Amino acid sequence: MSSQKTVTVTPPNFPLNGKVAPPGSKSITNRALLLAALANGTSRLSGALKSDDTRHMSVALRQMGVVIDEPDEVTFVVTGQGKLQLPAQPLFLGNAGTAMRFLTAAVATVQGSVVLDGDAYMQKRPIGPLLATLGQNGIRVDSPSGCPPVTVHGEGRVQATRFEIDGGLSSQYVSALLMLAACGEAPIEVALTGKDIGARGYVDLTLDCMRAFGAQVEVVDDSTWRVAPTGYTANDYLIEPDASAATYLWAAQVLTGGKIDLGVAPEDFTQPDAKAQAVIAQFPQMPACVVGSQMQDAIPTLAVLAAFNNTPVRFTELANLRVKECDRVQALHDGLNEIRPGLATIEGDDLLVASDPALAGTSCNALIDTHADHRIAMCFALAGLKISGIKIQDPDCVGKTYPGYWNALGSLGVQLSY
Ligand SMILES: O=C(O)C1=C[C@@H](OP(=O)(O)O)[C@@H](O)[C@H](O)C1
Ligand SMILES: C=C(OP(=O)(O)O)C(=O)O
Repeated sequence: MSSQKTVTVTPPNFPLNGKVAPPGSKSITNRALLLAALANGTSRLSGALKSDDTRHMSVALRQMGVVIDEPDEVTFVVTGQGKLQLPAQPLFLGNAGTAMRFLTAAVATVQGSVVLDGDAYMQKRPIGPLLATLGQNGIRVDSPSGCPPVTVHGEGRVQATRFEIDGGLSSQYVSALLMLAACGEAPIEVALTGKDIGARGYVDLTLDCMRAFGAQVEVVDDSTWRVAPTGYTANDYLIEPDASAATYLWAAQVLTGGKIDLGVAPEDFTQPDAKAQAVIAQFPQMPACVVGSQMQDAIPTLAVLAAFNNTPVRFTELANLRVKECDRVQALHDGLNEIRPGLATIEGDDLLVASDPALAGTSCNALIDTHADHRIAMCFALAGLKISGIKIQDPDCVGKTYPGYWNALGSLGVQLSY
């Protein structure tokens, strides 16, 4: 649960200039860890993220017999045996959505019953659609609430030929099944039911990573993939920096009129959140409407930035943000209104931010409830670059994906008081 600790950001009265390299991508690190673990042989993953989410994944894989060495701050050396072993204890995955969803599918390859659990926040994050698909394919699963804890009763082999999945609530279900599909006994088709998936870019990320570890995936049509039963091949793999982490730095740059060298160009990212850079670059003339579904983890950054824009911004297609680490639509609304009543309103699943450039240079007495959500903490720190008196609860929650966040701001000269 949230700690009592807080951090107060003192607005710098100078542009933020300097060099800050964002950490490795959480999404890619957790995919690569899993695929390397399923391979037979040793893979060296460099440029990786070391954070709560990747620790949960790596500890769980070690519990299943995978040898993982960490020679330095950005490298995992993973030695898999081509098969995960039955863990002696339940897997505890904190609030790491990728670890929970990807492993729930992957442990179907294990012979025996595997329990996957998370923290109190994770126990509210739905996983029912993924479980239903596994169940329909003869993989017995128990989860009384439709959220973790989950028990998967694997039989050591996956005999499915087609996984049908509604990825409307989370693209992670689709990614989880695609990664499992290469471990089948015959080719497996993965087909989307339902309207569409939110961030399709995360599925593309999964396909890229699978192919890098030897998978053969054929795109049948817009919503169907056929995955050959190749298993995975060990590989040395370079992980790109985290695009969601980069959004805070891009926003800090435009908010303060500075120049932060991230060491990577926006167009070099393959992750969906990199699209946010084009929106950030338009500040203080951000567009009147921003669609959230294709870059959902960047929405907190954009919503706080919008408060300082010249004109209001409506964020649409945010339903999926309500089932993240917390209900982010509500948390953003509440935090913005804590800064200035009326700054944000919710209409259905849309968030309207009533921009007010005059906020810059003012002071307030706002205590931001992060709900232990790293992105809520990181995005409201951006407001603290322009307004004094912004106090953020539980600053350590950034450890989920960006443990070095406060140090990064400090290295740019931002004063932080704990
Ligand atoms: O596949 C991934 O790596 C992710 C997919 C997205 O989740 P949903 O698919 O649940 O929206 C994103 O929000 C999450 O941080 C990472
Ligand atoms: C939603 C997030 O994480 P996950 O779903 O992987 O827990 C996030 O990092 O913003």
